[in-house]
Amino acid sequence: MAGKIPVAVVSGFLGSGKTTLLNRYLREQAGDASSTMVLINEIGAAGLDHRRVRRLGDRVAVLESGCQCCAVQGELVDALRELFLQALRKAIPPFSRLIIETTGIADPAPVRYTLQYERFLHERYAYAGCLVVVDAMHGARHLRERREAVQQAVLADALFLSKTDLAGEGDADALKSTLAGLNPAAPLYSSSGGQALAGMFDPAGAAERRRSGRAGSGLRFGAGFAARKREGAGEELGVLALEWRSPQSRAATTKALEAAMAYAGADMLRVKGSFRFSGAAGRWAVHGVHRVLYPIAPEAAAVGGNLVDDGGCALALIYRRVAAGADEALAEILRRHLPGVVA
Ligand SMILES: Nc1nc2c(ncn2[C@@H]2O[C@H](COP(=O)(O)OP(=O)(O)OP(=O)(O)O)[C@@H](O)[C@H]2O)c(=O)[nH]1
Repeated sequence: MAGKIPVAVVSGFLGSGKTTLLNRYLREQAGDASSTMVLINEIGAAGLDHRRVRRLGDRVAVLESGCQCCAVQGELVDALRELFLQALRKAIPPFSRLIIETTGIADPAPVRYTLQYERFLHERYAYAGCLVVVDAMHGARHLRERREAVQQAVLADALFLSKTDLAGEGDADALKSTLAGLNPAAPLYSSSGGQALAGMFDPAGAAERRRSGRAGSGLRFGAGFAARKREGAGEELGVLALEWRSPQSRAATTKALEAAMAYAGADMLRVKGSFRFSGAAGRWAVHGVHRVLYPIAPEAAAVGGNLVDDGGCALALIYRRVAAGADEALAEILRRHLPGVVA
């Protein structure tokens, strides 16, 4: 297995169509799919079976965990280590891509973090992003009623709308615009789900996701920020999105983001950026959730190298607008630390 193995997370509400999408990917990718390993994370079955990783054939394994946080912190580490070693020992065929299918994961950042900072895993795997499946029939209701569905949509790197054949066109369009409002930076696919998933492993696809995210967001800081209200629910989400072309000071960026996250605290749902820094080559991925700013890492590593660099930089903050004036306060924090970016 040459190079790091890219790992994509497929998440989405119960019954949203994750397994169907995976099967489609495995069929469509034919040759390529033969080198994909799928790890299904089942929550709630731990304790019944001490063998945590159960194999369902050469290409699919099931990890049974007590809960998602345990899975991320310990059991997932063990499972990924075990799969790698099994392939090395030729107990299973070698694999060059890994997909983790999981129900109910609201925040993929700990998976990214685990792959970056657990030494064994870091040397062997690289996080490639999270694709969230949204059910075109029931997705609108999930978004209205279930906070974790909103969080999934907000934190996705890409979104796939399933069951469009079952939903009315008007309903699907309304859901698409709700999703675009919640996560302007994530491309939304409603057909060719297999390709959407394959794109998670494609470095050019990552650049395209960044580009389409910026183009699709319609948000420019110069023109003011956009704060969006989620339809049909009491909770308001703010989205602050910026793009620029000049490299930034890494120290100033870190200070700006730490200050913004300290201000919003648990209401900061996501900080996500793609930066170039003065005096440093390459592009840098910036990720944070709530008060935690994850260590800034080269972006190429996240997609296994050969990143297509279009030269632009982008930053998005997604937060709950709990306090009046939160939008202005965050804008002011960024303006103070990053005067070159924020007018
Ligand atoms: N008509 C139609 N049915 C679909 C589509 N996608 C999924 N389904 C059906 O929806 C049901 C649930 O799909 P799954 O793929 O099992 O959903 P899942 O997200 O893996 O489910 P859990 O793992 O239980 O969370 C199945 O009966 C699928 O056949 C679609 O695009 N069109």
